[in-house]
Amino acid sequence: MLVTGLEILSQARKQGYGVGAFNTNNMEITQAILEAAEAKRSPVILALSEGALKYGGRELTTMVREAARDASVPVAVHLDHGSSYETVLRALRYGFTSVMIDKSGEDFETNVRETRRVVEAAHAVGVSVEAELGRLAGIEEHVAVDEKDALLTNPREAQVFVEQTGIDFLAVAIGTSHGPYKGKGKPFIDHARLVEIAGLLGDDYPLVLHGASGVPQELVQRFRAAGGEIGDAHGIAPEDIQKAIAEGIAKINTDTDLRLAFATRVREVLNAEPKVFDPRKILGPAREEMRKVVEARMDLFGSSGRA
Ligand SMILES: O=C(CO)COP(=O)(O)O
Ligand SMILES: O=C[C@H](O)COP(=O)(O)O
Ligand SMILES: [Zn+2]
Ligand SMILES: [Zn+2]
Repeated sequence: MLVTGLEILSQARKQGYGVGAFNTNNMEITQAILEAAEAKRSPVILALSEGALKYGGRELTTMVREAARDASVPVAVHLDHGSSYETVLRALRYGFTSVMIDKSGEDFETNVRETRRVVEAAHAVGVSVEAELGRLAGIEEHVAVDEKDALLTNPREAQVFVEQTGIDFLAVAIGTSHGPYKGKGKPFIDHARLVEIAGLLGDDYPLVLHGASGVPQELVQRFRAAGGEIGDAHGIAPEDIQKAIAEGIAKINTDTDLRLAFATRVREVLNAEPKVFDPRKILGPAREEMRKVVEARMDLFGSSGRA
């Protein structure tokens, strides 16, 4: 069933578990996510970036929304990193139930002003809003304190930002970053900062963690073994994810892990079966591989069995 982002996340925050927001770009990814959610009886968020809207167009958004509506578990259809008011309006017209406006690259006042405008439009039609404060930069342990302060979310600013904009959930920068390279070795996650932000915003306020993929080493190795090229890839440790959930994170964004599972399995199938050219025999196994990744994430986040 199609629900708002806030319906899913306020319950998650209150009950102390996390819900995955998984990026989708096509039918197989969408099915992998929803099949996992049904199998695990978990609420889930289907995230579409501007890149996804450009790639898949109206056909993609229609398919995703219909699939979400037909699901037997709560599903929100969410705009990921919307960069403008215009994109948000497009998402509202497409029937999204949650939107993100990301003006974190602008100065604080501009971020507040632009985010506020989106909140007015989205709330008028009952759609939840996420915005971001701080820079999503991979942080290593040895980075100096003032350098960290310049990049990561300032707790006091976070409080003012939420009050002035009226957003429903806030994406925080605490050391994670997008993609498969999240800092050498173990990425530094600023748990103390997260605790402070959550303390100021209150026990019920849902926070969002971007760049949260685990980048499973087993998949990285299989990708390489199948001829893929990837550097020193690292993700966020499962312990850090669970700790962050206990500290106030309710929405956990994952894209890289799905891309890695997809590309690995496609490579393996094509390598093992040079005679195959039926798209279903190539993409079907990739869908299975992604489903397993999503199911493992749902268990890790504690959302399994909550729907
Ligand atoms: O934050 C994300 C999407 O908004 C995805 O993060 P990953 O690159 O870690 O999967
Ligand atoms: O945060 C970014 C997501 O991984 C989506 O990436 P994309 O903009 O390439 O679709
Ligand atoms: Zn390494
Ligand atoms: Zn993101």
